[in-house]
Amino acid sequence: MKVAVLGAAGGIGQALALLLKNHLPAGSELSLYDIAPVTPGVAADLSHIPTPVSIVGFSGEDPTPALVGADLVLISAGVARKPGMDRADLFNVNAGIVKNLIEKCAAAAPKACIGIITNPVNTTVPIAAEVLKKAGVYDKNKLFGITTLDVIRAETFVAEAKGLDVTQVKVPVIGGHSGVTILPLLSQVEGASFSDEEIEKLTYRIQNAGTEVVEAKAGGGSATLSMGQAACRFALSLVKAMQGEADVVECTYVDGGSEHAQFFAQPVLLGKNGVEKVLPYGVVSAFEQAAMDGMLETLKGDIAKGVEFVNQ
Ligand SMILES: NC(=O)c1ccc[n+]([C@@H]2O[C@H](COP(=O)([O-])OP(=O)(O)OC[C@H]3O[C@@H](n4cnc5c(N)ncnc54)[C@H](O)[C@@H]3O)[C@@H](O)[C@H]2O)c1
Ligand SMILES: O=C(O)C[C@H](O)C(=O)O
Repeated sequence: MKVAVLGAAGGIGQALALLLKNHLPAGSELSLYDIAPVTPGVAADLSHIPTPVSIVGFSGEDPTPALVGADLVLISAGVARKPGMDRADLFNVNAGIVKNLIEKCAAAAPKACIGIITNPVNTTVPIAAEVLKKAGVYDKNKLFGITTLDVIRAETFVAEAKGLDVTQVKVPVIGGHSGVTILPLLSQVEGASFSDEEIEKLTYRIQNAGTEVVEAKAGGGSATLSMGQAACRFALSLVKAMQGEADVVECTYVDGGSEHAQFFAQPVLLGKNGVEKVLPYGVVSAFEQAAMDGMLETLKGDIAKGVEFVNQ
């Protein structure tokens, strides 16, 4: 299994590369790419860790050498938020970066699964889909927006609030990855019940947790370490499923035939070829239904912006 990380010299990229070097199955190859010239050095540094995962790093304008033969490509290349910005403010820079990188993926690794971290995820994933369609290699089962950070935040905050064992808490998070489009299904948490006030507060905190980190970092970027962990969790789940393990489910933002929007995050059964089956997200509470109804215009607008960007 060859995993390529594009944006590998960044805050997320380095954390993710470290985790993957330590946790990918034996025999995996890790391929790092970033425009930053330090990237071969990041790979050299990680190569001294004694795990059975080989690692190589590339820099420069062309990611192709990193992509050839990749089974899974994870993309965190791009700029991050500063205080006062929304994720949508990153569109002007990151849309072009994702478009260019996906064009290279389409040529060098047309059959790879692709996981997109770069914000605004609600829009960069549709951009990737349109680029892959233009190149004639789009497989909707192989393109994922990585929303796992919302899931791990929800698990952490619920466990804290309810005094639960955080390793046992499961919270599906559906919709998209920004503000009101992030919808944690707290009504489905097993072994916990919440007052209306708790639901409102927890939902708000999960939706705004990215901003919490952006403000705490005070101009030094957004979540990198928790995102590295989240992307590693998602990547390891996908790798396990691609290698034949059954019953691997993660919430992720996919082109999965949702009745709500072309791209929608919900639980997905992963398999050898990416999405095996998009699973129903089950029964939602009245609060969650209202939140869902309230997010759709924003989410659909975010998706349309990405489609338009590629086809303008
Ligand atoms: N999906 C999520 O939940 C989530 C969570 C956190 C951050 N993010 C997003 O991830 C992205 C990266 O965040 P970060 O904190 O790692 O930023 P960072 O600035 O630390 O790293 C970004 C890296 O991308 C590289 N880069 C820029 N243009 C490139 C290109 N054309 N090709 C290759 N590499 C390129 C830079 O050199 C840099 O090393 C941001 O857009 C951020 O908003 C998403
Ligand atoms: O908030 C951000 O800008 C980064 C990321 O999307 C996050 O949720 O932490």
